[in-house]
Amino acid sequence: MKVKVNEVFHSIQGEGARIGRPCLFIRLTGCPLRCSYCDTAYAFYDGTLRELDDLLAETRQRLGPPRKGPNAPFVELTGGEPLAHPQAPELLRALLDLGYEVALETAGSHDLAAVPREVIKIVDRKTPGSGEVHRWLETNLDHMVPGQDELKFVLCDPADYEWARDWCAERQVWDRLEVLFSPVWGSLDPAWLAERIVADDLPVRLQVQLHKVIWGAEKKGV
Ligand SMILES: C[S@@+](CC[C@H](N)C(=O)[O-])C[C@H]1O[C@@H](n2cnc3c(N)ncnc32)[C@H](O)[C@@H]1O
Ligand SMILES: Nc1nc2[nH]cc(C(=O)O)c2c(=O)[nH]1
Ligand code: SF4
Ligand SMILES: [Mg+2]
Repeated sequence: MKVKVNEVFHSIQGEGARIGRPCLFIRLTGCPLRCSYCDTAYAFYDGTLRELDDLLAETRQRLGPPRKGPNAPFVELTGGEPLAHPQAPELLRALLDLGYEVALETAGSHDLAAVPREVIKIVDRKTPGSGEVHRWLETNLDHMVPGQDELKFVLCDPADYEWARDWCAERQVWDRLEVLFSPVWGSLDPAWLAERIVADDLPVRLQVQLHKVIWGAEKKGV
């Protein structure tokens, strides 16, 4: 089985509840969405077809032997949109079988039913400001594991904040899932977002993209 890979890089996890941990990223090529703010358009077309076994061997070589526990070796599948590849569930299963902690970054536009339950799913509920708000499968909420998976909102402006707050409140998703509010880099002021979260007493986690704080917004492969 082959899959089209844009890049594989070892860095610091810059997003989500596991922010700051060393992580190996496997970025697949291609995405059917076109979010207004996408920082990864370079992955829409370019890539190399790779054998699954070859990708697994590289993962083993770069991550070393698996360990359990809070600082276990960690691999994340991202893109592009990884679930646009029919091979993604098999790749995720194989990464789990190597014994690593495995996360998946996805737009929530593709069915999560075939994704192994143990994969940490970071699901981005696209907002009106992204231009892709309708690319959402509400049934994906049923496949998200409480206490493990994360529901993420990337916010373009104050209107997106209010929309995300009301969407979460209607479903009370914060009672069962980690909810992340992240400003679009260079667009929504993180201080404004922090103050609104506190003022509205929202049980969500504010995050800014740590890799961009460290290396700037333009550096690829971090
Ligand atoms: C590049 S996407 C790949 C995975 C999947 N296609 C998705 O959108 O979730 C990874 C994450 O980066 C976020 N992202 C992309 N561009 C961003 C930007 N300019 N500022 C903040 N987050 C951004 C996306 O919203 C998504 O949560
Ligand atoms: N350092 C770093 N952390 C990340 N977490 C999610 C990323 C992504 O592009 O999906 C990402 C990324 O591109 N770089
Ligand atoms: S879904 Fe993800 S990769 Fe696709 S355009 Fe949006 S942010 Fe970029
Ligand atoms: Mg990124």
